[in-house]
Amino acid sequence: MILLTAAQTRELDQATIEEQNITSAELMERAAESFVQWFRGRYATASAGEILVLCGPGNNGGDGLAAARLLQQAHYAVRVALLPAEQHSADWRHNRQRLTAAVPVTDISAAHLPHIAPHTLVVDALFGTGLSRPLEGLPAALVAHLAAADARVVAVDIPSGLFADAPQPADSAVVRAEHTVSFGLPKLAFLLPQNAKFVGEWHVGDIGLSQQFIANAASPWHYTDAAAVAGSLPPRSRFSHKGTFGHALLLAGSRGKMGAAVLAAGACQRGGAGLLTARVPGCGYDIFQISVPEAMCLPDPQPDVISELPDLTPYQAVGIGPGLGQEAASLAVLRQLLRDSAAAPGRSQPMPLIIDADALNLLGQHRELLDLLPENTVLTPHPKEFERLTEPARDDYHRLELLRDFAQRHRSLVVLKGAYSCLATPGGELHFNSTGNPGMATGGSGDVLTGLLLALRADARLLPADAVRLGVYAHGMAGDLAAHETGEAGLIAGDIVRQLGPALSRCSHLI
Ligand SMILES: NC(=O)C1=CN([C@@H]2O[C@H](COP(=O)(O)OP(=O)(O)OC[C@H]3O[C@@H](n4cnc5c(N)ncnc54)[C@H](O)[C@@H]3O)[C@@H](O)[C@H]2O)[C@@H](O)CC1
Ligand SMILES: Nc1ncnc2c1ncn2[C@@H]1O[C@H](COP(=O)(O)OP(=O)(O)O)[C@@H](O)[C@H]1O
Ligand SMILES: [K+]
Repeated sequence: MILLTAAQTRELDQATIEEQNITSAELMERAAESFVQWFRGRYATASAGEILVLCGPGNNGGDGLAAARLLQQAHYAVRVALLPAEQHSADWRHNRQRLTAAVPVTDISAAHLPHIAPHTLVVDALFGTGLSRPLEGLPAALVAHLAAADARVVAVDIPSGLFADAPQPADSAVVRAEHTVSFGLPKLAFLLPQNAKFVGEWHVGDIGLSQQFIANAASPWHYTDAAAVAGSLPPRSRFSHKGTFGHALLLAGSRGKMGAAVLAAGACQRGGAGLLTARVPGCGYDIFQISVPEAMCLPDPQPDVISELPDLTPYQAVGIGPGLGQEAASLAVLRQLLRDSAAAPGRSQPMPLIIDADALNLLGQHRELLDLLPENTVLTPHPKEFERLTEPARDDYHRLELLRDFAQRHRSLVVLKGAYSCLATPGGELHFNSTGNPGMATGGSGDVLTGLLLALRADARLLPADAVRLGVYAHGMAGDLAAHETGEAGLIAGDIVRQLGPALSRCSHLI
């Protein structure tokens, strides 16, 4: 699924109106119906209390007026408060006229801010994607009044004051919603941590927007949903054998951090690798062999860290980093790996690499190594690791710019991990992941992702970016399946490993 700018969203509305030969008021009615359908599913009339709908002067306010009418018809107690304006949109005026006297309407002024009792349900229909500058004056005072009242806010389309696709000044007035009910497509702003306190939980209703416009729209932003990964894991042929799916090499672990190697190896096996060999420090040999009997093991001559790179000839992909440590000997291994991978003997393509955790930290300390990264190398930093590779970001939008720029400059596939993990491709696309949950914020979850990506990159049937997008999606889905069983607090990384099989199986059945 693609994500659009605010300007493209307006074009999409217009394209829908023309394509379907409907009026803009009819489209607004669909939006209001979709909002009210969600609202009715969430709040029973008996317990909702009197609902206050705050309406601005544009089409977002028009949505609010139409929603107020529909909520009243659905037997909710509703009142409306209008922000004063010199001009109103045509569809606003249309819906103002359709509002019957059964819904009380008041005008808002600085002297008459609406009374809001604590916990009142408030529908925020002040401003939507037409916001052209940060809120100030009366709208900003109203937002502060709303926050002070401790109301439960449901925002229509987007919390008022929040830009859909760009940062705003740090302390500008933005409504803090518990829920945001949007239309057609999610907005980029919903996916960024800095906006979570405004957006709350978000939902997207289908209002029949032009699929043709969406399919042809140009945007660097994508949202990886089930449809985006459908078909990217080909079925196994009846006559396949273990060589068909590639032989992966994992370099992971150090004294005290063998768990990272075990988790990554387990994930690589569950991810479908034909064969897996792990290079672990000498001290990890027994631990590894007992914990992952399916994998082969090449213990390093050093007891505590990995100090020598094995011959890469037998392998189709290499993963390095989980639990590696940052010793000089391991830095030398990383440097050798980058050199050998770029020009692997007898290969037309460079060796597929997955670089994570301490291997990323080593790259951050020795940035000259970034020039050695083979094309389509996968890097999986969390925000702190990414900062070590680049620079501190001013805000989440700036971080996305840095991410996009980094992936393009180094022709790499970079997964910035977290909620809505974002994959940046060498071509400049950003793919936000839809699966996963806060239960995955637990030590070892990232090691599991590395192992899974290693398996998928070793599988020559998958294109590099498709493999990573699928891996990130399936990892999040496995986390969701695990959380279903254990709850979020009780989830541990090994639970994600165990759910990778079911998650991949679901992905391969998607069409
Ligand atoms: N047919 C359509 O176009 C549809 C539009 N929809 C709704 O329409 C919304 C967009 O409507 P509009 O484009 O009218 O825009 P808005 O309703 O977001 O706001 C536009 C109005 O606010 C004023 N304004 C902008 N920034 C301001 C600020 N900082 N301080 C004070 N005033 C400010 C503008 O001058 C204009 O009068 C969407 O978010 C969605 O809720 C939905 O009904 C779906 C269909
Ligand atoms: N709130 C969240 N929602 C979705 N996924 C999350 C969330 N928190 C963490 N994750 C996922 O869990 C993994 C954590 O990786 P990482 O930070 O490297 O942890 P570790 O180093 O402990 O393994 C990432 O894939 C990340 O996307
Ligand atoms: K709004």
